[in-house]
Amino acid sequence: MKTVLVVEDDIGIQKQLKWSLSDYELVFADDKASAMTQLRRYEPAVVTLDLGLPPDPANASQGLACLAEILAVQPDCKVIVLTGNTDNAHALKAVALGAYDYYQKPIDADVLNIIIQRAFKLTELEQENKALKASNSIQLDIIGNSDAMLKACRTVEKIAPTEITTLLLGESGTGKEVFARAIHKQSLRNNKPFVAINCASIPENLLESELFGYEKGAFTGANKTTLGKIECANGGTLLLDEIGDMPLSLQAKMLRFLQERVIERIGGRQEIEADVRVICATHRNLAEMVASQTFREDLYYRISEITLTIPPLRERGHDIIIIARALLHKFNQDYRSQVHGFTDNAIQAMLLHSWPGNIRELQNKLKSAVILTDNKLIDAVDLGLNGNHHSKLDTLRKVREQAETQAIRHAYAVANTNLSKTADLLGITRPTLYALIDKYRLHDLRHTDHDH
Ligand SMILES: Nc1ncnc2c1ncn2[C@@H]1O[C@H](COP(=O)(O)OP(=O)(O)OP(=O)(O)O)[C@@H](O)[C@H]1O
Repeated sequence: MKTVLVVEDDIGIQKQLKWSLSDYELVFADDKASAMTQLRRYEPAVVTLDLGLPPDPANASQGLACLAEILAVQPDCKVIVLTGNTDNAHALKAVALGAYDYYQKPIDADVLNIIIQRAFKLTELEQENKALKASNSIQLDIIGNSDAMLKACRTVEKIAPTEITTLLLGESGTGKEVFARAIHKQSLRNNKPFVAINCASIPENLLESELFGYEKGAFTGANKTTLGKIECANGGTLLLDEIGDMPLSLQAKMLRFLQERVIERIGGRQEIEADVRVICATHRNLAEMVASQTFREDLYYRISEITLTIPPLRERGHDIIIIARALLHKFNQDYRSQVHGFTDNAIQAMLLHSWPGNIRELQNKLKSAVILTDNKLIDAVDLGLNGNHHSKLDTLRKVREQAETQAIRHAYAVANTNLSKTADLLGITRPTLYALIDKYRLHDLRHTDHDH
């Protein structure tokens, strides 16, 4: 059932609304403070607000202040202002401040229901629009259309709207952070913060305070109370990058947070609720770490409600070239260069390279190539790659020549340098063999011909 927050101090009207709006779950507040508490608790898409609230019921000042505060906390909220029938000016002021609509008492259940229905419909459309925008940008952020990547993107679309704790696995530089951001962008939390912390790059003793925050005076140098990343991500998403590098001592504290969704700042005694969606990422093999007892098994199961493995670049086939072209376009803009593209040799070399550093390695190689090259096309050598990959592009004629030469030499050796026997072994006549020897310039074979 959809929830409507009714901000109304008159018990009689509260009852009347309850009766009129029976299709909705109504939650009530009778002044500004309780309205804000209910708003945070229920996050209703639609609010009806009586402008004449205590302590100043005869005037609209409290109501208008309440409206402004509601919209500051929840800008998408549709606030329908209820006014007395002589209160036109205040109603218009409320609409100017951002109220969705206004309605004059006495209450007509049918009319009010239609207004509320329209407000919910608009919210739905806005949310769909947002999701659409998010899905467009995921396509822009995650370049590639190999089967492996399309499958990974489909998984993102499925898990994003849920609250499931996701573990992203993949080699360094495969785009784990890009995927985490895509999940956040496609989720309902997309207008709330996305906060990332790299557990490997922060010294062990600092990681705890970075994550959980600290109270003033908790330790020497703690001059003021500071929020940790978990609190900063409240309402949104937290990416714990390189979770495999989190020290065991901190893993226990992390587990408690994931189970109970409350934290305590260092030096604090108060439990603080944190509504955070957690995504973890690592290039390590956590299952092996669990076996060797360097990663807590209970934490492993808690963070891997769903696991998404991001394929290494070398398994993405032609995506390598699509990403390279997109990056080239970007670097051309960044460095005001005018490199048009890649030589065949470069494309071949990129397809054959194993990319141990994945997309980050591709970025680095391309960046330096764009900056250093004097040519219009980037070659394999500009990328620091071995350009001897012509064999893959050999013509059929060349392949045939190599195969025939090899077969002739092999038969010649087996025939103990006797050319008649060589021809027999190959199933051809002697004149044909001579013709081939001339064609492939195998003159050393003629010189040792013993049957002449
Ligand atoms: N599919 C993609 N298309 C284009 N750029 C990408 C793609 N995936 C990743 N990138 C870019 O590659 C770089 C590395 O990505 P990211 O930092 O997400 O990798 P990671 O797996 O988190 O790496 P690490 O494990 O080292 O932290 C980033 O600059 C990112 O923008």
